Amino acid sequence: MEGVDILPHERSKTQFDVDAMKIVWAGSRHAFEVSDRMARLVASDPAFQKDNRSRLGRKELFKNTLRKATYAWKRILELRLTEEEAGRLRFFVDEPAFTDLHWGMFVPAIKGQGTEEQQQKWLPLAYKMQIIGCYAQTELGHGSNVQGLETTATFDPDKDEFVIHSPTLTSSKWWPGGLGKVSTHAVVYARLITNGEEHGVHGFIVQLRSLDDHMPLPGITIGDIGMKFGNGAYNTMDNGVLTFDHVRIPRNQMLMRVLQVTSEGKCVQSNVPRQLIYGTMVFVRQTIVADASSALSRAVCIATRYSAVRRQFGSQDGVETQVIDYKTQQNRLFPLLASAYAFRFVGEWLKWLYTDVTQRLQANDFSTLPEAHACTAGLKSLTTTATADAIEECRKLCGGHGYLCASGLPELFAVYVPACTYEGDNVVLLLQVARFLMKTVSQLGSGKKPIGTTAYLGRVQDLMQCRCEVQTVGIIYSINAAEDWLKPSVMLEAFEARSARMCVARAQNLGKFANPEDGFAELSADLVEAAVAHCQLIVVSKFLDKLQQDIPGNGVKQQLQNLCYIYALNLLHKHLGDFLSTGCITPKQASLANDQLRSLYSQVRPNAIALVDAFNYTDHYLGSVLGRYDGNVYPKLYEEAWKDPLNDSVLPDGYNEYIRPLLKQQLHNSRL
Ligand SMILES: CCCCCCCC/C=C\CCCCCCC/C=C/C(=O)SCCNC(=O)CCNC(=O)[C@H](O)C(C)(C)COP(=O)(O)OP(=O)(O)OC[C@H]1O[C@@H](n2cnc3c(N)ncnc32)[C@H](O)[C@@H]1OP(=O)(O)O
Ligand SMILES: Cc1cc2nc3c(=O)[nH]c(=O)nc-3n(C[C@H](O)[C@H](O)[C@H](O)COP(=O)(O)OP(=O)(O)OC[C@H]3O[C@@H](n4cnc5c(N)ncnc54)[C@H](O)[C@@H]3O)c2cc1C
Repeated sequence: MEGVDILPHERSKTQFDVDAMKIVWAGSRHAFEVSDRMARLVASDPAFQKDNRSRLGRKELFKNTLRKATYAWKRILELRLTEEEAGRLRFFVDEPAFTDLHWGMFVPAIKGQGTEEQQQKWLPLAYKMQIIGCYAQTELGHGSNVQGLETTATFDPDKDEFVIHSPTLTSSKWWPGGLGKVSTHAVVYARLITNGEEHGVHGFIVQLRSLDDHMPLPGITIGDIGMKFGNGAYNTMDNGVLTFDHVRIPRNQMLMRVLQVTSEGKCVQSNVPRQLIYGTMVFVRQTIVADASSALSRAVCIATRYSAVRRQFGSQDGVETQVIDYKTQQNRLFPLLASAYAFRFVGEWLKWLYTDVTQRLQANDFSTLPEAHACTAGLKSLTTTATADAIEECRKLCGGHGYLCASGLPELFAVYVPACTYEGDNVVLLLQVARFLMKTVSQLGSGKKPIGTTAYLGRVQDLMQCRCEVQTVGIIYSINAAEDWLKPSVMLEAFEARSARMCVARAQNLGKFANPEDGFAELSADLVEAAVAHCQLIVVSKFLDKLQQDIPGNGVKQQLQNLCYIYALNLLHKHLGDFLSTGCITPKQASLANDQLRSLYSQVRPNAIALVDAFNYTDHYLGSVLGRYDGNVYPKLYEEAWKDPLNDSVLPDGYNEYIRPLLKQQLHNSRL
């Protein structure tokens, strides 16, 4: 069968309604229609062409991004796109740009931390892009430790101004995207000092460049921090360095929703918790979780289509085997496909949680903020780590051709992998989750009932009293055959018991230390494992919740069920040590789980291509010869190779200089 015939043949085997699945994936019919329209708009406009990025030098690459970002803005205005449409357009343009930080961090920082008056002044300018902003928090010396930032904002009551200053080299702002060459303004995070007293880190709106000629204002030094990992990739972004030499700004440019500074330099705390200063990060972490499913599904789409097209080794009748039919390939690929769906649904739920906490904050209800922080931090960490690893696994699943830029995977990996670091290093974020869990466990004895995602810890109090004895758990009696693993309550109980027991065991170990902080530091590696277990439980439980909803479309729910159990059973297999050592399941039950997993792979196999088609990605967005919708891989790969600049001439530059003399010399030597 020719390459172009394989995928249509695969599609003919589909056992569910792909169009209905597209709507489930998008979130709603409306979201699907918006997304589909924007994807086509971008794909059909030559201005958004992106297939030459890996061949461009830094300056060309950056200028190209400026052109695309400003053109996208022009189209947004011309077509009067809604915020939702504009967001999707930016998504399909698929090129990191200063606009991400302007809309994704600068605007949200002002909205979340500015007073009404400040919002009225700055937001209209930002919305029209009459000013362009970035988020300048991280410094050369400190990123994770926000309280350790060194930039100072000292109040001068005589002039009613703050003096922003970089006292050391390590206080230079370092990393902010959009800062290096574009931003006119920044929300700068600095230590507030009034009347000689320190009041912690706060955000300040600082103008950096002239609105007339774009030159840095007096006292300000700015530049780009240099090339980053991967050729095209994140090098479209001008991550920058910034120092201040006693730069003065008016008092009303400190973002004062959390704390007000009066003209006398007195600090007045509002009723809003201090942690709201970190609110922009919570917002962005939530968007990063939703984005993880996009990056992961893109890599999985490429690897799945290519695995169906690619044949390796013969069978008896002479037709070689499609590599997707190898159980080892399925065991590596299908859990990633399942993760893409799992992250989609947990991303939807997190968006709901974020909206809920935002509404509560507006009504002065701060009770769910710690949980929102723990969920956004933990899920950001879990999903980005898994996605970065998965993109690399997809490259390997595509064999040698996966290493070619034409596969789209090297660039995707290079653009994606910093997500494990920005918006909080993934380990640092898991430690935040661990703190939250340990606090929750320590309060169990006082009768405080945990709620939301930690409610299960309340249900295991008995378990703690019984020292986690295996007999107390229902699953031990419920799983006697492989199919028993397909009961939602059983699966949930297994993940809850594993996480609860890990948390309780860590809490008990912490209790052995005289100083809890010493204990936390000593046991931090174990604590991170408990945090991972808790976050995996959230993902599994939100996927199971999704299955409880009314899901229209022939066979759609069945496919989602298969994927949900693949996601959960694969985790169970990978973390078997946790499940066995906490006594949640027996070795026999673990073996039954594996049998069930293999059976699910067989059920997914005929639907695999349709399950990735349901992502509805255009070839433009995928940017991969291996992942083409039509499966016409080999002719196009061959064609693509000839586009390389090295093939512009038959003889390479340098032939006369290096190759010819070398060959002549060998000829001369052999004659000797
Ligand atoms: C029209 C066109 C449309 C286009 C649309 C475009 C839209 C684009 C959308 C999005 C694109 C976004 C693109 C993103 C690109 C990435 C850019 C990257 C940016 C960055 O990286 S910004 C810098 C991020 N930095 C960090 O994340 C630093 C990590 N460190 C921290 O967060 C913290 O310091 C900490 C969590 C490690 C805490 O450290 P510490 O222990 O010192 O904590 P304290 O400050 O003492 O506080 C302790 C106390 O507070 C609680 N806490 C901590 N953080 C939070 C929080 N965020 N929220 C609520 N509560 C928090 C913590 O749990 C403690 O509580 P308890 O005292 O224990 O109760
Ligand atoms: C592409 C990119 C874009 C960025 N954009 C922005 C931006 O727009 N604005 C902005 O302000 N910042 C930005 N950043 C900075 C980013 O937020 C920080 O790099 C990030 O928060 C990590 O901090 P760090 O670099 O200080 O890492 P470090 O904290 O120095 O981490 C180094 C290592 O130490 C470990 N570690 C640190 N603390 C602990 C601890 N307490 N316990 C155990 N291990 C620990 C970490 O796990 C890591 O392995 C960006 C970064 C990147 C890569």
